[in-house]
Amino acid sequence: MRTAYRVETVRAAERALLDRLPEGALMDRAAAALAAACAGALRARRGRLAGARLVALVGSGDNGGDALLAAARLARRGVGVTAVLLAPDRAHPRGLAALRAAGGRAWALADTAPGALDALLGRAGLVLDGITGIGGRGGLRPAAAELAERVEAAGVPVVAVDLPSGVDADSGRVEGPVLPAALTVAFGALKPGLLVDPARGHAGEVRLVDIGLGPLLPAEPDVAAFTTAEVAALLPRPTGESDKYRRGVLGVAAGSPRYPGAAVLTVGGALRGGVGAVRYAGPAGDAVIARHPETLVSRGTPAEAGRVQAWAAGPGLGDDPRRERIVAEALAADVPLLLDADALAGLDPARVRARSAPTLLTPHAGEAAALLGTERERVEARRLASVRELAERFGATVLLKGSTTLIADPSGPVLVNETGTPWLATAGSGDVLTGLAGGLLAAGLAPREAAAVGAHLHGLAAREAAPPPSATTVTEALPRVWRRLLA
Ligand SMILES: NC(=O)C1=CN([C@@H]2O[C@H](COP(=O)(O)OP(=O)(O)OC[C@H]3O[C@@H](n4cnc5c(N)ncnc54)[C@H](O)[C@@H]3O)[C@@H](O)[C@H]2O)[C@@H](O)CC1
Ligand SMILES: Nc1ncnc2c1ncn2[C@@H]1O[C@H](COP(=O)(O)OP(=O)(O)O)[C@@H](O)[C@H]1O
Ligand SMILES: [K+]
Repeated sequence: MRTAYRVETVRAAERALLDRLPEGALMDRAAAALAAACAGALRARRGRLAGARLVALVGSGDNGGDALLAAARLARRGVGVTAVLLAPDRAHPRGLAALRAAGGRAWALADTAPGALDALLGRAGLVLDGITGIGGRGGLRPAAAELAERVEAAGVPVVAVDLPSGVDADSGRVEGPVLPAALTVAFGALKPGLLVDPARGHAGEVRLVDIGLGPLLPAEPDVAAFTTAEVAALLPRPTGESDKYRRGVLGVAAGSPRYPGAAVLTVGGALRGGVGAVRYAGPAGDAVIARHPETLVSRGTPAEAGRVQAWAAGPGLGDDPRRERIVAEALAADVPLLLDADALAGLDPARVRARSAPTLLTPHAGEAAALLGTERERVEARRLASVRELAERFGATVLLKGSTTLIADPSGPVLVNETGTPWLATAGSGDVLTGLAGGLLAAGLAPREAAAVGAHLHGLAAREAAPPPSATTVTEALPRVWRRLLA
């Protein structure tokens, strides 16, 4: 598991560690790792360190202290270092002294003419962003925001200290300008904002540095991500005792005369979800059979279909007059249920909470906003809070789709999928995910695992499908992903 912890938790662990270490030792560990990362980036650009130029942006907290101490180490190795101090009287005293002793220069931002700053940035091979870390509050203040904009305009690669300045560590929210990084060197633990958009999109490559915090962090993180090896271990595998019913049968209620393709895509995903069979119930049976002849099709509604181990309902139901009946029957079934797309419209939390078997909801941001009675933009700006709120309100597992896919249960860590790609923003790819995660539910995975494994495989398949992928080629790539993971 990759794990991330909230600021409050990181700070508590840091306090416990600080008590056990000599003064300054923790920051020195952080600065040593940061200097090594910067040295690597500078060498990659110009082959050698001596003569390279680095500009360190230094805020008034310990994030700036890390930047100064790392810059001092680089100055000792022949790098030409200039620190730009946002608040000279509050710059980290030991860091500033170390930089000066190593021959580095320190400029007060307020005393630096814009032209001189631009010239400095124009000569720099790298910028070290130590404006704010986990102590940053709200959007960057005006002087810091203007500095961030100038650095971005100069086009110099940025290494962020702990977090890109301007992002909210706990929520991944971004208000106003941010200094985007090519590399973020995070200390001790990832923070949720490094895994969740929009903040994640500004962090570049994220490198976690061990400063000894691990044993002092609680066992349960706030946000976690399955690795591919963990996903592989969760994949359902048939055994000698298996038959098609024991492997799990998924019922699919999707598609309508207007949207038969949604039925085809959902069944296509389901057939790659590790099930023994897929039962399709609805009006698009002919289209389904034409593409997937192994499907058991019927024209009725869920209550009229045969026995299944799970239902997936919603994609492409459109304005089918039977939509409400289909959703009501799926909700009444005593098996795990995935609801997506048109099955989410007007969904009553009480009906979901009253179910005897688990429920998995898979909204995109627009559907999540409708369920929460808010705007899509608000959901996209606060993904973590939104997915947690939905899970709590519905007493269900919720997978929130989009640039970062998140999975929440009413309690416990939120799972984030790290395999996603914007190439998935293509019509029908959500239908494939519904079938895939539904199939994993029918095969016996708990909703949280079915959702996380489904999203992981879906992202890998999109990366594997010939660019640009379509929902169909994502489906076709899934067996190759399974094969690699089962090997
Ligand atoms: N606490 C520890 O033991 C360790 C902390 N480390 C570093 O310390 C950082 C946290 O340090 P601090 O708690 O001092 O906090 P920060 O340095 O992240 O930020 C606090 C400072 O930034 C200013 N600030 C806050 N919001 C701002 C905004 N929106 N615009 C402009 N300025 C703003 C504040 O006035 C304050 O002086 C971590 O991110 C990490 O880099 C590391 O050295 C590892 C060890
Ligand atoms: N910008 C993006 N980056 C990564 N994945 C995305 C992005 N936009 C959409 N996706 C993914 O694409 C899929 C789209 O699903 P959905 O919105 O239901 O579309 P549709 O209804 O057309 O199938 C989801 O898996 C979602 O997470
Ligand atoms: K920073």
